[in-house]
Amino acid sequence: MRAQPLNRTTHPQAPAAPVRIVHLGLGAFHRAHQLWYTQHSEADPSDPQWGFASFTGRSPRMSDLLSAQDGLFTLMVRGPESDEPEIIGALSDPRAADDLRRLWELLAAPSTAVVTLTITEAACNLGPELSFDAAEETVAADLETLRAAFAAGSFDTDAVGVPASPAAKLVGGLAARRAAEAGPIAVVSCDNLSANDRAAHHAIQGLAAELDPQLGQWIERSVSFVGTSIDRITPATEDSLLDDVAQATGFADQAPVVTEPFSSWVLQGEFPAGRPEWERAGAVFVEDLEPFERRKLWLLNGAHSLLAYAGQLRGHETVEQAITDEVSRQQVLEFWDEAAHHLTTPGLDVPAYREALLERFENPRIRHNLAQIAGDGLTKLQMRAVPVLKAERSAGRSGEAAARMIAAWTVYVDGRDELSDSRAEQVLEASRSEDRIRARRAPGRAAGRADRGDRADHGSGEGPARPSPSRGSRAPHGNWPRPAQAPAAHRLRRRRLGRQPGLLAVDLLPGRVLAAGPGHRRADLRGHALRRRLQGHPHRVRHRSHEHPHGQVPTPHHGLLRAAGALGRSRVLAGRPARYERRADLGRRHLLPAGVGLLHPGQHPHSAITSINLAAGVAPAAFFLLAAILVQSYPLTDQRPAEILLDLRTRKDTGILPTAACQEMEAARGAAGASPAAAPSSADGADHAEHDGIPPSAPDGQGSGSR
Ligand SMILES: NC(=O)c1ccc[n+]([C@@H]2O[C@H](COP(=O)([O-])OP(=O)(O)OC[C@H]3O[C@@H](n4cnc5c(N)ncnc54)[C@H](O)[C@@H]3O)[C@@H](O)[C@H]2O)c1
Ligand SMILES: O=P(O)(O)OC[C@@H](O)[C@@H](O)[C@H](O)[C@H](O)CO
Repeated sequence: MRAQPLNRTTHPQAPAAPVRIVHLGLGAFHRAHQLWYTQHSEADPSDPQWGFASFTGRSPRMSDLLSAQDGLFTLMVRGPESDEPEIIGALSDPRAADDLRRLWELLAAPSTAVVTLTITEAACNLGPELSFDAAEETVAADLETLRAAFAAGSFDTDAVGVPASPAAKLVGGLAARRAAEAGPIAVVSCDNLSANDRAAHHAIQGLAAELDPQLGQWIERSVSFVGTSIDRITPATEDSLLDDVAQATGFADQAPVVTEPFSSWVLQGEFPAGRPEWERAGAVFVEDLEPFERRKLWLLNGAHSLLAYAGQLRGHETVEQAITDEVSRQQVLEFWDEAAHHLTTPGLDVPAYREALLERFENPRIRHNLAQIAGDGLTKLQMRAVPVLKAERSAGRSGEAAARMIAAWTVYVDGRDELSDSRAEQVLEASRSEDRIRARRAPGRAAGRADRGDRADHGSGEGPARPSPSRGSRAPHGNWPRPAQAPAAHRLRRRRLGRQPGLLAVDLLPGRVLAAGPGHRRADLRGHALRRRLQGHPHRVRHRSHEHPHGQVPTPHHGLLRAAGALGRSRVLAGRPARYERRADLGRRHLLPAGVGLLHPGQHPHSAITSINLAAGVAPAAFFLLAAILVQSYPLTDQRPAEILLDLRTRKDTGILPTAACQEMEAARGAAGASPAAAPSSADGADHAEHDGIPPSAPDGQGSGSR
């Protein structure tokens, strides 16, 4: 039987509800989640009250497809054994991303009560700590566009263009709402971000205040930013789904979505202009979202990212394949154990949540590609791995399983020509500059350096016995030379890196990452004293003040010393709390935020050394990348990423500071026989986003491939 077109004439769906919600990001998840919840929240399904006008993020493909279907589409709810297709009708008005006129008109209407967002993590264009940065490229361009639009008094996109970022589009619409005195409104971010309400707030408020302080103040008073934890595994649509849907429903739906039976929506915040009764569909409103958000981002998304990198390195393509591999599964369980230490809020029921997650991941009928999940690692790891690693470090444990996730990412991105990451160019450029340095390598000198490195490792005779995984594990391509034109600070850092693991310090203020080992021969007096101190001679490091008077660190060397000094002092706190408390706090403040708070007040030096070595032995490479990800003043710009990745690769390749985690991942890649399936390139990634969840090979000439 020939499938018939899907629309409100061919399907006995209720009429389209009046638009009261505006959505940005008409992708797969929006259709599987917010539209489903809204449809199921109607008291009388035959007379729906809450309709969406949903705008695509960039390309008009999805709005074109859905407009042709009067907004209807099939949600294929795919359980482990069977499918439950459902036609969703809550989308009243599908719109293209550049239809600013309609967007602003809707935002200026008092009947519009809510804005929802699924625009991906990276689309907020925010800096570290969700800070607003007016100089950021997209933000700066959008500011210019909005200024021109405001100056013109009306928005003629032909004349001034369309701002690129969702935040800028909303700011324009909110200005129109203010002018129309249409009243307050709620903005609900449904992206996998920690503190997604704050992210939306900062992105929108930052732009508005920059444009017009009064608009900024109005937004402060009139826009409620609602935080959410959202959950429903919704892979990108594959071609085969169109056939499955046609068979199951008899409709030739061009825009179906597949999702799992499970769904969850936890919200925190006010809806000053009203909202659908989402509770009817199972949504939960809470006073404190954070524990739920952490549980979901760490356990579900963290496991996803771990599987995406480590699992692909082991040759897997989907979540289900990876989670049924004993090794990958064990890595997930270990990560969950670490995360669970910090998910102690009553009511979270972590064991049951973990159990349910395993079942969800094992659903053999949901094909969730790891390559899709792997995109935007730099942003995602900040929320999925780093907080667990930091919390574990703060608790005096290694955080090995969380570090493994980062280490897996470092191996995964290494050597790629393309990367699906909003900061792909910066990471790739770093990789390339590393290659250039590699090409300049002088083998003789490199060999000599290797020898020196060995002597240094063996020769110090200092420090407690510790495993030296570097020995016998030199990479076949030997050591790397010092880059010919490296700046002094860089040379210093590289010299330090050629030592045994011992002390690792991440200095937050200038964003410098520094390391030194107990085998460091050229340590100056203070460094030497520090070494002795860490080895059990506390009296030898007498609380020298290495701090700069203003708390700024002028050079990396000083940075290291200060960081090290702070470590030393913080231990002294045990004996002389009153005297050293302030400095200990200084040390904690500087070191803990980077996850390197290995030394705690009252901790015995030996256990400190053990934990430092453990940290260095677990994944020193990860630390450096971690610092790149984490450290506020370490934006991935200029030469810095090159330096970071160079450091990273130097240690990994020479084996001078080999890392268990990186080696494990390298071995996994070796065992898989080849690089994992290429993740979507940045261009592909953009395409994927632009396709709003429809495969590039969708029919009717919508895609680039063939079915
Ligand atoms: N898919 C899931 O399982 C799932 C579950 C929970 C939360 N989420 C959240 O929803 C978001 C969207 O996921 P999806 O599966 O719908 O992806 P998708 O690729 O199907 O849709 C992404 C949407 O975001 C838009 N977009 C992407 N980058 C943008 C940019 N830079 N500026 C403006 N718009 C942009 C795209 O145009 C598209 O409309 C995710 O990033 C995630 O944060 C997804
Ligand atoms: O959508 P992303 O890219 O943020 O993350 C990929 C997956 O981890 C994610 O989509 C999950 O499937 C989802 O968060 C489940 O609710």
